[in-house]
Amino acid sequence: MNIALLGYGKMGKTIEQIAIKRGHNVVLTIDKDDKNYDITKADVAIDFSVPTVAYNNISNCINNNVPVISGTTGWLDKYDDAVALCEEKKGAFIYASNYSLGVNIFFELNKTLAKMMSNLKQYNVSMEEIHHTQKLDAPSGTAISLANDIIENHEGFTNWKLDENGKKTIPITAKRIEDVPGTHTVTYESEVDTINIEHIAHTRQGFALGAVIAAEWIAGKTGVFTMNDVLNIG
Ligand SMILES: NC(=O)C1=CN([C@@H]2O[C@H](COP(=O)(O)OP(=O)(O)OC[C@H]3O[C@@H](n4cnc5c(N)ncnc54)[C@H](OP(=O)(O)O)[C@@H]3O)[C@@H](O)[C@H]2O)C=CC1
Ligand SMILES: O=C(O)C1=N[C@H](C(=O)O)C[C@H](O)C1
Repeated sequence: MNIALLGYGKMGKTIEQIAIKRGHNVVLTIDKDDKNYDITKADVAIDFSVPTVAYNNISNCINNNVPVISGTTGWLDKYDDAVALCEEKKGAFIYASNYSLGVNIFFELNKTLAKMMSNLKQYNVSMEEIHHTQKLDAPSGTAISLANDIIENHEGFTNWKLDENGKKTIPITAKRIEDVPGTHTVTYESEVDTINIEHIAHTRQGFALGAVIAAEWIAGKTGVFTMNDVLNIG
């Protein structure tokens, strides 16, 4: 496949290595100053850029009939617009806050645990995410997905907040530490004990491999999909 990389930073470069190893061609690498490029050279585009440009990158692909995989976080106020555009243009689009197989298994574990804890009022839930110091958004997209999945599956919680407690609120703490690829911990705590579930990414390879697998999967399809469709889990 001919792949365009929209965003050629830490993730873009890791994705390039994996895509080439899997026999693909990287035909475009786009960064901040690249403006008048021809996206139609690509069979599929993979966007790992910055929150302020993700929607423009995605809509440009959809408008030019190029399937697009987006992993950029922090732009979800525009997600419904991207879905509507994709449906209108009969395009192909996937957004995932986290493309790694391990985190997608962790998402399922988190939903199951939330259902199990739903009637156990003695447990409070909280969440911590740790990432490298260059990360622009907080909390992470993955932490937001985890919190929304708890809200959907647990009667006791209706919202999440960064660094804030509240009766029906899931408090999320975001820590920034040099070189950490991504760690997410969900904690249920009662007076007598603590239950933690945790995912620790050791490198960015898992995120990048998942994004390339999603790009391979979407070829020839039309619609808005999730990683559950790609991995056939959930
Ligand atoms: N869903 C997932 O599995 C994962 C998601 N992410 C997310 O992916 C995004 C990128 O992460 P990461 O690679 O670590 O970040 P980087 O900062 O290393 O890379 C982002 C790149 O986007 C570039 N960029 C800026 N403006 C544009 C533009 N208009 N068009 C295209 N590219 C542009 C930046 O260029 P410049 O430096 O010149 O500004 C930079 O090279 C983040 O939102 C992060 O949260 C990260 C890992 C996994
Ligand atoms: O910025 C990152 O690095 C990461 N961002 C994603 C997120 O916000 O959840 C995924 C992963 O944790 C790495």
